[in-house]
Amino acid sequence: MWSVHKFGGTCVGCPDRIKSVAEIVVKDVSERKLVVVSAMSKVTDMMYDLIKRAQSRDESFLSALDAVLEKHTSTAKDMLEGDDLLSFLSRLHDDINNLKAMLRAIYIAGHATESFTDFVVGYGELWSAQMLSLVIKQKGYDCKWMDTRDVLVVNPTSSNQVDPDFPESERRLDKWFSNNPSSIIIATGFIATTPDNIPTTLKRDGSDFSAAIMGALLRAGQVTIWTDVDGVYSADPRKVSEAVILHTLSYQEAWEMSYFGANVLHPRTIIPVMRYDIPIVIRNVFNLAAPGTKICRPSADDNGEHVQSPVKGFATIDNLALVNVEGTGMAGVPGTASAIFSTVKDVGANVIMISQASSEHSVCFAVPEKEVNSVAEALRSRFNRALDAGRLSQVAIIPNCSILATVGQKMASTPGVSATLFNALAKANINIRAIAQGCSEYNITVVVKRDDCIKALRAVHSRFYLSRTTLSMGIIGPGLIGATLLDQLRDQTAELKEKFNIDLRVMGITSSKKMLLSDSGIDLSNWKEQQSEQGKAADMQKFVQHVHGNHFIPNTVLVDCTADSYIASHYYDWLRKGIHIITPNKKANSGPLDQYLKLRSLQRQSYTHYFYEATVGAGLPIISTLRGLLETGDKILSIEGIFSGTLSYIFNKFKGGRKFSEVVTEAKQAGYTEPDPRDDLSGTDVARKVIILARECGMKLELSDIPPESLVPEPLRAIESAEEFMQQLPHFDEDWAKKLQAADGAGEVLRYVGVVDVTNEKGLVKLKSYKKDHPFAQLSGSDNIILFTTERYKEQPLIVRGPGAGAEVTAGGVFSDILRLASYLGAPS
Ligand SMILES: NC(=O)C1=CN([C@@H]2O[C@H](COP(=O)(O)OP(=O)(O)OC[C@H]3O[C@@H](n4cnc5c(N)ncnc54)[C@H](O)[C@@H]3O)[C@@H](O)[C@H]2O)C=CC1
Ligand SMILES: N[C@@H](CC=O)C(=O)O
Ligand code: NA
Repeated sequence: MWSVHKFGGTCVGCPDRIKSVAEIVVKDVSERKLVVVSAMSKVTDMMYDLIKRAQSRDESFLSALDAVLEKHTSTAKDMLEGDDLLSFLSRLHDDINNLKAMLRAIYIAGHATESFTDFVVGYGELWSAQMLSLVIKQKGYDCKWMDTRDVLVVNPTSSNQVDPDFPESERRLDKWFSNNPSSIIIATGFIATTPDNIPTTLKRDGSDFSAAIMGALLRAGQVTIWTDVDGVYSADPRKVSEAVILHTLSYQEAWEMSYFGANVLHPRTIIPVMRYDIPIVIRNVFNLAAPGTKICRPSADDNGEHVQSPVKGFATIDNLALVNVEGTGMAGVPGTASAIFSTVKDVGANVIMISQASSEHSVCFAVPEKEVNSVAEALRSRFNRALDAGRLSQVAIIPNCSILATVGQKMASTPGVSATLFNALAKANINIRAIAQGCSEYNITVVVKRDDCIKALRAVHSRFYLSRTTLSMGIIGPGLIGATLLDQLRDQTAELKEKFNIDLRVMGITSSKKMLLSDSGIDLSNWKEQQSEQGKAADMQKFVQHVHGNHFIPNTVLVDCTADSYIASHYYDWLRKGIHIITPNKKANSGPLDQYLKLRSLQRQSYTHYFYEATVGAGLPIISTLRGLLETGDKILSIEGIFSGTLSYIFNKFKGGRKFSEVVTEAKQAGYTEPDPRDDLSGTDVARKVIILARECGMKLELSDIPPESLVPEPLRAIESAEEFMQQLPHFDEDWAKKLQAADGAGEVLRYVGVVDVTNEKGLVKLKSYKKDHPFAQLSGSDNIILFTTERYKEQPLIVRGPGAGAEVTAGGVFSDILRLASYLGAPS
C-alpha cells in the first residue's frame, strides 16, 4: 500500500529542514512511499521575478538567476557529498544555462507565453525533489525522483483551473514505474503536462492538489499534508484564542471550512481523494508530537472530539457587500433570478451567497466589496424599465459586511443548532443582515456587519465549542460595595471557571477620579495599588468604550456601584448598545417615571439584561420573589415591611439609655447607610425602595407621590456635607430620647416602615409604633422584613427576612445577579 506525503516550501526551506523531511520519510513504515515536494520557500517567487525582469528587458535577470543558482548550490553543498553532489551540481548548471537561454529569448521578445512561464517556474520543484531524493539515497535507501510532467496529464478549464486526466495519467504512471521501480519516490509538486506534452502548472495550491491526485492514482492508504500548524482549528486562532485543533473532519466539512477562508486545503484538493475514501492528514512538520487533523469519511464513532458538538468549526470572509434586489413585480415571474444572476455573471463578479424568501419579493446576495458597484450598476441598467415602472422598487447595496459560516456535518438532522447559533448572536447583540442554509445542512451562513464579525465569531465559538460564558465587566464606583464585590470576585473566579465554565474578566474599574483599564482582565489581588500607580484620569466614555469595545469577549456588563443619578442616566444608552447592567443603585428605578418606563420598555424589547436585586433588601431575594409571584399569575395586594437596614439597626439598638447620634454613627461605620446617611434618616431611601417595588407591580408612581416622614431634624436638612451633619446630630439626642420614652411607656417600639398598597394604588413611608410582640418588633441588627400579601398568600403573608444592608450581603446580591446574567447567556446551571 502506498503512503503519500506532501511537503510545502517552508518544510524544505533550508538544508536542516530538508534533512528533517528525509528523516520523516524514512521513518514512515509504509511499504511504498511517494513524496510530493514544493520548491524551496521563496524560490517560486524568484522564478516569477526572473520572467518579469526578462520581459521588461531588464538585464538584471542575469544576476537574479545567479542568486537562484547560489541558493541551490549552497543548499546542496550543505547536505550532499561525493558523486551525488557532483551529479546534482552538474545538472543544476545545465538547467541554469538552459534557463539563461530561455530568459534571453523572453528578453528579446519582451514577452513570455504561459507555457514558457510555467516551464521556467517549474524548475524550483525539480531541484528540491532531486535534492531530497539524494539526501534519502545517502541514508542508504533506494529512492528515485520523478518529474511529474512525465506522468500527470491535465486539461485547462475556462476558470484558470485544471482537470486531471486520470486514465491517461494512470497509464503514464504505470509506464514510469516499470522503468523506475523503487519503494520511495520523490515527486515534483505543482507542475504537470497537457495532453500535448506542453509543461503546465496546477495553478493555485498546486502541490496539495498534486499530492491528492497522486494519492488517487496510487489508491494510497493515506495522504499526509505537512505544514507548519498543528492541524485544522475550530476557528482562526488569531481571532479566537480558545480555538482548538479538530481531530477529525469529514470531507464535506473540510471543504466548507476551506471555502470559507479557513486555511485548511483548497476544496479542489479534496475531490480526488474523496472518490476513493483516502484520508488526508494535516500535520505539523515542526511538532511531530501533534497528531494533526484527519480528513476522512466520518465513521460511526466520529465524535472523538473533546466536546460533543454538532458544529465543527467557524470561518469568516471579510470585505463583502450585499446586494438587495426588491420589488413586487418579481413574485411568480419565472426567469427573474436567471436575469439577475446572468447580469452579475456578465460583470464577472463572484456570487458568494444567495438568499431569497419565499414571498419572492426580494433576492439578496453577497459579492466581494470591490465588485459591488459594477454589479449594482449593471443590475440597474438591466432592470431599468422594471425600476421605472415600479415593478422593481430598488437595487440596494449594503456595504461593509462579513460572512460568518458555521460548519458541521452533524448539524444535519440535529434540531436546535440554528436556534443556538442565533441565540448566541442575539446575546452578543449582533444583528444578522442575511442568512443562508442549503438543505445539505453542512453550513449555516450569516451575514453581519464587518465591525461585528470577530465578536460574532467569538460569541458563537464559545457557545458551541467551549460552552464557556465569558463576560467583560466594568465596575463603576469601587466604594464599600464595589470594593467588596471585587474581593468576592477575586476569591471566586477560579472556581466559577473550573466548575461552571464561567469566565469573568474585570476589564475596567473606575472611581469618579481614576480609572484602571486592562486588555485581558485586571489582577484583582492588588487592583488598588494598580489603580493608584497606573490609573488614568476617569472618563466615562473612554471607560465604556474600553470595556465594551474589547472584541475578544462577546458580552459586556457594567456594574454600577455608585449612588449617582448621573451614572444611572446612562443606562438607556448602554442597554441600547447591548451592554448589560447590574446595580445596587436605586436612582434609575426610582427616578422620573417617564425615564423609568422608557428604560424598561427598551430592555424588554432587547436581549440585553438589567438586574437590580440589591436595590431592595440588599442581598435578600425581594425583587426575584416579587417577579416570581407576578410572572406566575399571583395578584399582589400589598407589600409591607422594614426596608431600611440603617433604620432597622438604629431602632433595634436605640434603647437602654443609648444616644441616638451614637447609634447612627455605628450604622454608618457598619456600612449600612447610604453615602449620605440623611438619605436613610429622611426616609428617602425607604421611599425609593417602595417606589421600585410599586413600579415592579405596575403602579405608575413618582417619588413625590410618597412623601416620607423625615427623621432628619429640621435645622440639619440644609447642611451641605454629610460630615457636618454627623457632627451636629448629637444636639438632637434629647428630642429622640423623649420620643423613645413615649413609645416605651405605651409598651411599644418604634419602627420605620414602608407600604406598597397595590389595591389602593398608594405608597406610604412612616415611623410607626408597634406592640412589643409584633413580628416587626422581633428583629435584630440590620434586619429587613418584608411581607407579601397576595391572593395566594392572603391568610398568611409570604415573609422574607434577614440582614438588609452591609457590604458582604449587598455585594453578594450583586454577584448573584452577575451569575444570573451568565446563566441567561448560556452558562451551564
Ligand atoms: N451599603 C449598603 O448596605 C447598600 C448599598 N446599596 C447601594 O450601593 C451603592 C453603593 O453604596 P456604598 O458602596 O455603600 O457607597 P460608597 O459611597 O462607599 O461607594 C460609592 C462609590 O461610588 C463612587 N462614585 C460616585 N460617583 C461616581 C461616578 N460618577 N463615577 C465613578 N464613581 C463614582 C464614590 O466615589 C464611591 O467610591 C449605593 O447606590 C447604595 O444605595 C444598596 C444596598 C445596600
Ligand atoms: N442604606 C440602605 C442600604 C440598602 O439599600 C439601608 O440602610 O437599607
Ligand atoms: Na434584594
